[in-house]
Amino acid sequence: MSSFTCTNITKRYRHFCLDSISFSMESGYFYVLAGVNGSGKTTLLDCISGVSQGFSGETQIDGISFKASPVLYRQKLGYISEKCPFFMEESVASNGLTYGEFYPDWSVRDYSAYLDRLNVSPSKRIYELSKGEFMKLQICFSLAHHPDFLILDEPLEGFDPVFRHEFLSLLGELLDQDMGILLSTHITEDVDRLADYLLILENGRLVECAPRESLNDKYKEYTGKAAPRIRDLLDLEHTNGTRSKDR
Ligand SMILES: Nc1ncnc2c1ncn2[C@@H]1O[C@H](COP(=O)(O)OP(=O)(O)OP(=O)(O)O)[C@@H](O)[C@H]1O
Repeated sequence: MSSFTCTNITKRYRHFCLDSISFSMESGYFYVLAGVNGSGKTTLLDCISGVSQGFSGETQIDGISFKASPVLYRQKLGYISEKCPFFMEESVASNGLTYGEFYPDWSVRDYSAYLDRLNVSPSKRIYELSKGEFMKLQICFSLAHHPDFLILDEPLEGFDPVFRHEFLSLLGELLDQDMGILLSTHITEDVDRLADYLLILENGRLVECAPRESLNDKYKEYTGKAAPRIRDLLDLEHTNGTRSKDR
């Protein structure tokens, strides 16, 4: 089992502050990060994945700190986002070979198998990929280096409904293999039944971080209704400013 912790992650932009975010995750569980546009999901994921460096606070995986050992830290996680750097003019296959060298557990055989499974052509150049194919390529790349945690920023947007279904069953397999998954999304319906833990960001603050079941109970307490969807929980946070600010 692996564990991830982040403590007091703070990042300031001119008009926005990600405000001292702390939470922890364990491998084998599915964490869903939800929040309205501009609430800070990408900013948070960029910080904890080691893409963004100008932040304060601490992130660790199994005691390995990003700030002290960035290379080791990055080897333990896979990050899937719109911004991940690949050589645009190079093919999917050659990007894998180039970047794979940075990961001791990289397997070219697994990379090929995942590309095949997710139907991504190894010979296409990166700039030739659609948005959905680019996300799929990153999933293949990340899984081929066997991370302990997989972090995905809005992956569902680029996927058609058929692949979304297949993607969610792949996530189920990874959870069974004891990988920890943190996924941000607007398309909450797809992950409603799967989320073990729910994190809700509101204007740069983490207003919820709790097992999904306990939020069900809390929602029932506030509204009298049972079994909310994530969308309902988001609406509840968003419309109930007093309760959020009290935290
Ligand atoms: N490079 C930047 N410079 C200045 N402000 C930024 C920068 N990147 C993000 N922001 C601001 O930080 C805030 C949070 O943005 P972020 O992209 O993290 O939100 P989000 O929850 O991921 O939004 P969305 O759901 O629309 O993708 C926004 O107000 C945005 O304008």
